[in-house]
Amino acid sequence: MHKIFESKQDIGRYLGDHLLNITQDKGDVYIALSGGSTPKAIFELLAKEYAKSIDWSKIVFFWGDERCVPPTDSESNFRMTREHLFDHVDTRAINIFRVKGELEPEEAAEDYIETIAEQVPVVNGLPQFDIMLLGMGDDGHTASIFPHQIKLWKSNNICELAQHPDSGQFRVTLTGNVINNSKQVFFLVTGENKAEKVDEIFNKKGNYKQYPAALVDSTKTEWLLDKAAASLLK
Ligand SMILES: O=C(O)[C@H](O)[C@@H](O)[C@H](O)[C@H](O)COP(=O)(O)O
Repeated sequence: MHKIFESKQDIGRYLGDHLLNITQDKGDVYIALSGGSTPKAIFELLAKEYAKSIDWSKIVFFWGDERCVPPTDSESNFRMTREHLFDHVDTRAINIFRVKGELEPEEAAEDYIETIAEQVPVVNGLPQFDIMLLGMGDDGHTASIFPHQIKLWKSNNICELAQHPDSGQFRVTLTGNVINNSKQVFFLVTGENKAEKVDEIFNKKGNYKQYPAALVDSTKTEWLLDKAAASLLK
């Protein structure tokens, strides 16, 4: 299922309303955030328009993937989230579980696996996030599972250590079993450069089988698109 929005801000409002409802309905809400640049404007909207209405202390924050860099690095998804969201809303610091990118990559992955296993409720034998936010690269990757390492999707581990295909940068990423065990997945995809992959995945054409983003369980996924990303859909 997909929805098409005028702007990232409208995507932010849609997500904000969902977070407002779910935090009113249940106890702690376990969320895995996406990284990259798309979430910035969405997190800013949440900070600006939902800081007071959402009980942020009820949300337990994780990331679907993280670059193996210190939390102060400009590449850090944690830093991006802190700057655009956490610094502006009343989260509970003890409810923020970042990948320790300052560790050696293997250690960071092991530490994050242990943290998720300790903190996230288990359903169907796997950690279950209430909400999974995902982005999609213009190569069809999601989280940090890239086409050249698509085999990582099927790993039995909670996380795997991946590498960016161009820079070789190490990243810790959730794997397909955990992503597809989420209660609700939202793909946040905007921009003209994503339109071709969106069209291929939605219409099961071209090389869609090579795209990790195409492996996300569509029965629990809503694609939140802007008009540019949806421009090739009929
Ligand atoms: O760590 C990351 O980079 C992300 O988690 C990654 O999966 C991202 O969502 C896509 O690459 C889209 O990135 P943009 O939003 O920058 O296009």
